[in-house]
Amino acid sequence: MLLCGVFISIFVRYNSTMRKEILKKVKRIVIKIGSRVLTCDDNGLDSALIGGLAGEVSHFRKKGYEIVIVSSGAVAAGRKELGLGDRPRTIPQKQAAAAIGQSKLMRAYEEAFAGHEIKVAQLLLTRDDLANRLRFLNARATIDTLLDCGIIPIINENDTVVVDEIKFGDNDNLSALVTNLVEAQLLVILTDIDGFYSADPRTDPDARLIHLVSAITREVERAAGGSASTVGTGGMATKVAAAKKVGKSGVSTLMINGKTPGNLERALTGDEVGTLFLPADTSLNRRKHWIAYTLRPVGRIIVDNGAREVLARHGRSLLPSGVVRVEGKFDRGACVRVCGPDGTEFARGIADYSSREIELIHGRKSGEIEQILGYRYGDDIIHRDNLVVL
Ligand SMILES: Nc1ncnc2c1ncn2[C@@H]1O[C@H](COP(=O)(O)OP(=O)(O)O)[C@@H](O)[C@H]1O
Ligand SMILES: N[C@@H](CCC(=O)OP(=O)(O)O)C(=O)O
Repeated sequence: MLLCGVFISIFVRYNSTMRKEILKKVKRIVIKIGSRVLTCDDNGLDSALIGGLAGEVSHFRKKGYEIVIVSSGAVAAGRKELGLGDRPRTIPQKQAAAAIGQSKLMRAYEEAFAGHEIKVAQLLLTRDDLANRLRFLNARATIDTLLDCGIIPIINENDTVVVDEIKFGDNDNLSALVTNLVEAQLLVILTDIDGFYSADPRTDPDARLIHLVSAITREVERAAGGSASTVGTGGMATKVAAAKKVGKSGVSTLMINGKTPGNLERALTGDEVGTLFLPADTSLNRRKHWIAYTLRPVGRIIVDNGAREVLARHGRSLLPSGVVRVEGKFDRGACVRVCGPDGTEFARGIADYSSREIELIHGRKSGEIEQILGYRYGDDIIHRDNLVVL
């Protein structure tokens, strides 16, 4: 028992030292705030809580940190106004609620930050905006300019126009993609629970709070369940997925309870609150991260075992000779899934040839491409610079 206590206290100290080391290298932070954090029991926005958070964010902003907020809460803030009872059910109802709630949400932030003489700006994004490289770079330039002017960008999904195909899905995912977009060094996820538990504490009384997740393994993913909330969409599973995505570009994630006053400030000074997810050992550059997680794959290329081996283990380009077949219709430049002979996706990349062209050249030598097509773009179906092993 005593030994266990000693071990815990050494671990807490180690964890806290590590947090401080990570925080030392942080200048730009993305803070994601969930719907359940921002709303009170009667489901309106909790302006006292937003006021408190604005105070904590302003404190760090004035210390020189650059802060980007990804905020949920539009649907929750607007649904009462629609008079539809506890929850908008159809997609148009949700979109109508978001249209009402988004302006309420921004007004609440504007008022809260005005008290600290800080201005805010609204950005509403769809997945298509970030999947298009030019719009991605434009969004980044806008955010950089706002940050240079000391303004806090507040980002949400453009709920009123999105349909499933162009949806980020949830704001946990959006916050991970924004972290990559703005090249932040830390993602902080504020939710309504103290961090990541060994199981959902709402259903499992034995669930333990885990302060440090050094690798996002299958067990970690299995422990993360969905949301019980009527206003949120993600649950813990999407938060863990977000931590995994940013971890692939070397960024840590802190998940803390956003309902507890002062928690954000404590977490950003290195106290052991919530859960710290460490990044993966291998880190993708930003462009590869964008290919792997922001682009929407539109087709599949099935490769043989030899090609799978050289792509996955040796980082080579995909040549026509290793391709067994192509599925789906896509143009040159499309993002595609690369799958092994059993159909399991193991990589993603940008194809240098269209599906129609790949149908003609698969299984052949690169030297034969010109003879078969009458032209050639290069030797590879996917060049290694455009290929990411997942
Ligand atoms: N392993 C877990 N640890 C912590 N919370 C979990 C876990 N599995 C599921 N959950 C649930 O996830 C919820 C948080 O997600 P969600 O309701 O989407 O919040 P938010 O609005 O902040 O995005 C928690 O309230 C909890 O019930
Ligand atoms: N864009 C939606 C939020 C969707 C969402 O992911 O919510 P949450 O799980 O609370 O982060 C809104 O503003 O209501």
